[in-house]
Amino acid sequence: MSETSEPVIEARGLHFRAGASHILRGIDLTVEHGEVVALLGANGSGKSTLVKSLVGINVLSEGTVRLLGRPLGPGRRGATVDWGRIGYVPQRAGAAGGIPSTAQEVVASGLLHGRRLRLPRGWRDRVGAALEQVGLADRVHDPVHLLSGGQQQRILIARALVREPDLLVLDEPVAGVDMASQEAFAATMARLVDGGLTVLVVLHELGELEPLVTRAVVLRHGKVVHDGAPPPARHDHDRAGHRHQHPHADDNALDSAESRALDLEVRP
Ligand SMILES: Nc1ncnc2c1ncn2[C@@H]1O[C@H](COP(=O)(O)OP(=O)(O)OP(=O)(O)O)[C@@H](O)[C@H]1O
Repeated sequence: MSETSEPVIEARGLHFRAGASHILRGIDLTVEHGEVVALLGANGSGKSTLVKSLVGINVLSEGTVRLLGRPLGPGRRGATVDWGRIGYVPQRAGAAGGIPSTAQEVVASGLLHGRRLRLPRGWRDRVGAALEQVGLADRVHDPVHLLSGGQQQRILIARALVREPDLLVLDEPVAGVDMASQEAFAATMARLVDGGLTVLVVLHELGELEPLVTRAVVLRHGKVVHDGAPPPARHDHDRAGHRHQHPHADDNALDSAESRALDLEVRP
């Protein structure tokens, strides 16, 4: 848990341009300690671009980001983000990357960051514990490229968890992961959130994480169009008594998550 009372994420006026495309168009986002914020929106709305910008993979065209009270990029006195306290799970990249590393090696790489180029004492136990959390403790010495896509995704989650982070940023962490593993992942998240973890997670459906999500931020064409209560679960939306009132004029442009989030705004 962080000692600072500053927000865990404080992003102001973010713009990201790539060539002629203006992808993030003025995003403000604040995430406080202990929040679990779901980032929702249609395909191409800018969710991955936003999280990559927040963790420093994309270089912003404009705007400022502070993570755990430190500025992204060199601060005035050289203070920069403490990456050892932040875990990031990229969108379905596969964990193998063509290199025949073992599960243990890939997860251990999560303990290296910034200037830390040596594994800390007790790293094997920490890696074992992280693999246990994603249900892959028995695959510790297996080459990652021989694991299934869903198992590789769980390896990436373990690589983020092994840092015992204060902030976890996840980009569709359970896409392609079977239901039993999604439930196990949600249970692990619930335990960590109880312990004070803050989470920003890109999702298409709240799914098993729904009970944990405290707030939803919906993007559309690179702007925030909703920041507040999470959308109701699908079973609620589909209930016979539910009045389905949101405008349908351009429904084709909305995915189900965005549509349900917007539904909140017209609910009495
Ligand atoms: N570096 C880049 N160069 C050019 N275009 C980019 C770049 N990064 C992202 N884009 C474009 O920006 C738009 C937003 O992409 P992004 O991956 O952020 O969407 P998303 O909301 O995460 O979508 P999905 O739900 O499909 O994962 C897309 O049209 C994408 O092609």
